Amino acid sequence: MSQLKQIEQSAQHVAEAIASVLGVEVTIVDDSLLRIAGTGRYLETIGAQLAIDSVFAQVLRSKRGFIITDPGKHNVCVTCQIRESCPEQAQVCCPIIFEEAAIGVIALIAFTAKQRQTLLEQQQDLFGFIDRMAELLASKIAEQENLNRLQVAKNQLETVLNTVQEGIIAADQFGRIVRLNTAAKKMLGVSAAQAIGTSLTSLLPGLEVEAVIDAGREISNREITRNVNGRRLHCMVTAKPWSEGGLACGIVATLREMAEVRKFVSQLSSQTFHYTLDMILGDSQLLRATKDSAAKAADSNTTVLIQGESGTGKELFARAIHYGGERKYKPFIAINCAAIPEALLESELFGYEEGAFTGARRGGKPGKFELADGGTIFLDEIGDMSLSLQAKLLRVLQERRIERVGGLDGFRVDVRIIGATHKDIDIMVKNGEFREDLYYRINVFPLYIPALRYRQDDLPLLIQTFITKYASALSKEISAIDADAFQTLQSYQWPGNVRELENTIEYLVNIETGNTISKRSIPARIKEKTATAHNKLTGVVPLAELERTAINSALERFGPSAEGKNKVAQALGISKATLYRKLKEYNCISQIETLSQFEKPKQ
Ligand SMILES: Nc1ncnc2c1ncn2[C@@H]1O[C@H](COP(=O)(O)OP(=O)(O)OP(=O)(O)O)[C@@H](O)[C@H]1O
Repeated sequence: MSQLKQIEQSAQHVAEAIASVLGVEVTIVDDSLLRIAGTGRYLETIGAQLAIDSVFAQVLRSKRGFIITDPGKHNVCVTCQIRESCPEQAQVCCPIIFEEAAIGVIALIAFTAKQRQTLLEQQQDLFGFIDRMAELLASKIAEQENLNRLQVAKNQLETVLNTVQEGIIAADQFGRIVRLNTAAKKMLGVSAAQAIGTSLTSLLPGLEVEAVIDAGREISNREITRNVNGRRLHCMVTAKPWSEGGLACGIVATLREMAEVRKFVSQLSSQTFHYTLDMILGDSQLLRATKDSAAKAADSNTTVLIQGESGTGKELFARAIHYGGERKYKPFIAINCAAIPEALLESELFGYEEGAFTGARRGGKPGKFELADGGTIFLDEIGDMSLSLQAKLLRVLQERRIERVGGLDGFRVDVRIIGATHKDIDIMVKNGEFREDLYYRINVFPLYIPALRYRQDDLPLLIQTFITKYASALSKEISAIDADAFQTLQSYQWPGNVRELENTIEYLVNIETGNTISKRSIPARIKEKTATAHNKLTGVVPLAELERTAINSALERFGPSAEGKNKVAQALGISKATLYRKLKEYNCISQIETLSQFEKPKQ
């Protein structure tokens, strides 16, 4: 569409105004020789296409105006096909110039002697007048072009605003809503008609709109919870003042649903801390059996209780179970129940409402259960939880609902629970330190992580991996450990398990000056506590040690199946019941439970 066509109404008004003032006919054509406007006998041919040899084509080409006193005889009429029968008596035409291009022609035409006389008598004045009219049309075009550009920018902006996931609301200096995007309408359950004109605080209660507008204070990441048509909206709001020329004009608030924020955080964390069973190092039969059980736990959606000594990798297993299961794209939230003072643990777990206690944050705070919604909560050191909190946890497990501290209504959460402890929870139950009913609820799928001293076959792989890891981190050329040093590490009991081993290797890589870790670098505390040292000291190997070693190697040899265990008992010449008792006695409970958690023999 030509530029003149876009302002055809204005062009027609201009044509009619000129015609009525001067009493001559007026026509306006665009740069494709289409008649855009016309008066008198031209009225009927608006929209008609003019011949390419017409006078107007010459005006467009030359960008010059003409006055034709004798139509048909003027040299611009030479090429015109109708010059012999031309009904015009005189004509004044002028190009319409926009941004240095001729975009049309405006012409005054006389069809009568009187009109001709008017044109000829006033020709000089008319040229100036018609020129100004052409300028007027050009300025209309400029205005239209600006409007078009603004419209395009507005459409683009609206598309962007309506495409973003965040809700965006703009309010004026009185806090009245003037605009909101699609996401905001959806989150707040309102239409534009319902929202526009109402106060921002009616939709976002508790937001200090005045402080933002009057004091120019910015509010960032404020949590707001409210009911929207029976649904619980929990969102994070950021509000900024909006001013023009230093004057406060209003406020722009952005809203993000907490579920989306969490999803984003969980996606980020799953990229950062994504852990799989394959990443847990170790190939001993005991660890393989543990990984097999963990894989079954990952496939199911049940509550898992992981037991094992400190540093055995309980958290790694918890992560691997989460990321190996159907909740892997949802949050994995870990909390160490022993590391948080009892008074704070409840609000950490279940969150609190605004005003729940002195110092409670505005807008309240979600608890770990809420943050883990849809995913998994890892309750590390669950054995350290107080009895009163155990009762509350039991209720969550039974009802699958949580209640924020100071909150009136509870709400549903869908959270998988994985607990872990290094304590003997059976004994705690017997001693009344851990609720029996909670124990049964938590211990649906028990998983025992064997201590490192019972899976010595894993040592070479662990040691080698840690040497490579720390040599690279510390830019050292160390790639191996000599046989003597390895023997020393192998004889050590590793009470701190893999964590202690990893720390020790890091230390050794740090202090070693050669290319291979040697025995002399090993700390005295380890050298002195090796089993060999103990044996050398006393000259005898304790019976219990011999029994433990015999049972462990038989287990390694015959495997974890029921059949394997029969063979272990047979090979050692003891009954199955004795085998189980000894495993427990020698603190081998972890293996036996891991190996047979689904098929415990009747004793
Ligand atoms: N099998 C393994 N492979 C690789 N690294 C391991 C393994 N087991 C444990 N680790 C490492 O040992 C350290 C302790 O692991 P983790 O925190 O999972 O143990 P934990 O049993 O939960 O300990 P705690 O009872 O003290 O909380 C971590 O640095 C972990 O990476």
